Amino acid sequence: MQLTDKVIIITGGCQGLGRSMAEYFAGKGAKLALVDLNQEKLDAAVAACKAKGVEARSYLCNVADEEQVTHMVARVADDFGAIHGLINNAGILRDGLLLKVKDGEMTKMTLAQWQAVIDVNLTGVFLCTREVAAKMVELNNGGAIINISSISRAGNVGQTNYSAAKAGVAAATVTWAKELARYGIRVAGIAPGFIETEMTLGMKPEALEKMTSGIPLKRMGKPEEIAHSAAYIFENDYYTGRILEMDGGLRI
Ligand SMILES: NC(=O)C1=CN([C@@H]2O[C@H](COP(=O)(O)OP(=O)(O)OC[C@H]3O[C@@H](n4cnc5c(N)ncnc54)[C@H](O)[C@@H]3O)[C@@H](O)[C@H]2O)C=CC1
Ligand SMILES: CC(C)c1ccc(C(=O)O)c(O)c1O
Repeated sequence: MQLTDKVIIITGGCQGLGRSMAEYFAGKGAKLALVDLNQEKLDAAVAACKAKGVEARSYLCNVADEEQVTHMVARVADDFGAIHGLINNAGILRDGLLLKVKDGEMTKMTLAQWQAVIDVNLTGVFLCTREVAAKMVELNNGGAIINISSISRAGNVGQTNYSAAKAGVAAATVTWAKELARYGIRVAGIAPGFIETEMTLGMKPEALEKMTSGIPLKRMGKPEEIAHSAAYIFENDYYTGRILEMDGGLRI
């Protein structure tokens, strides 16, 4: 699938990896539907895409809310007349140990901490994929869906909730690739390692050094390298049902 003139929805598209992918795809001539929670940041991301000469629109939508997702997908289809691609990128972190004992006091990961991450990072991916795939079938134009997982899906200390959600996303990716192939829809994933974002760049130099020293390539990934992988998946019509590892060789 060539990206020129294709309509791509990116959730969490107003900052970080989502915005980087939006600008990268705009550079390839794609039309962007950016989904997020902050109108001001969405406006800035849409403007950056338009500056590259493509059509771009913003959609305020909580991906964990079924009604909002259904409404958003219908609006994108009405506004653009087609949907060819979706990147399920929106995600949150609520890290913490399952149990922690300090000075004789025990604290636990709360149910709210668990549920918030499952709602956005797993249920949100389910809802967006279901609605977009249904619309692709209805419009009979096929397409491709990319789910952003994480190397944490293998299990990572302090990330019970996040690891479970990202493992769920990886398993669902394989399931949907098998189920949706008959409709001309490919589904694949990307599992990034540590990527340079505002948050990671804001870390103390010692902590950054400690983190990157364990990565064989001795550096974090760049957002454009994730965008490049997403473009590869869209453009390669034989890629489906697999998770592309983008971690510089790091294994958690
Ligand atoms: N940055 C990294 O090193 C890594 C990131 N990832 C994954 O990549 C994706 C993007 O991460 P970053 O760009 O670093 O994060 P970020 O926090 O910069 O961006 C995430 C975006 O998702 C949006 N969002 C959160 N909840 C939402 C909801 N309920 N509905 C709609 N939008 C929502 C946020 O407003 C934000 O704009 C996430 O899924 C994350 O888990 C995976 C591995 C490594
Ligand atoms: C632990 C993994 C590599 C990780 C690190 C940082 C973020 C982030 O800043 O959003 C992640 O989402 C991760 O999966």
